[in-house]
Amino acid sequence: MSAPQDVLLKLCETLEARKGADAKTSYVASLYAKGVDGIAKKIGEEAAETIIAAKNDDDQALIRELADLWFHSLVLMAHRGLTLQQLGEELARRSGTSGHAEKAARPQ
Ligand SMILES: N=c1c2ncn([C@@H]3O[C@H](COP(=O)(O)OP(=O)(O)OP(=O)(O)O)[C@@H](O)[C@H]3O)c2ncn1[C@@H]1O[C@H](COP(=O)(O)O)[C@@H](O)[C@H]1O
Repeated sequence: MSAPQDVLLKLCETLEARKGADAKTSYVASLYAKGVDGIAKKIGEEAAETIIAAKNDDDQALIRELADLWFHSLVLMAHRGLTLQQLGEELARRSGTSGHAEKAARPQ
């Protein structure tokens, strides 16, 4: 079984590679073709499905919905030219600070 970070890195490589793919054969390419609005709509749907799953006891169902949510979020990042490196840097910047202090330091 691959380490989670390796799975994420490989998926991000695949998402980059799909930028020139045919929307008829690639789900990711079909999302890119829908643009930010279409991808964001899927993220909204997956977020709602995650909330519903969180209120039930089926852990595997919750994992599946979270995976859908993370996947579509990574598609949005790739579409906008953002990288896992940038996401990691933002989370690392917050590491070790209290969540309340992090919120207070955010640009308004
Ligand atoms: N990880 C995923 C992944 N997770 C979820 N999905 C798709 O996300 C969709 C989830 O949407 P829903 O649950 O709403 O299901 P749906 O009703 O079928 O979706 P819609 O038709 O309404 O969009 C499904 O179509 C899933 O197949 C994914 N599609 C692709 N990947 C990865 O992306 C790679 C590239 O995919 P292609 O671009 O299709 O080659 C794949 O090899 C995988 O590694």
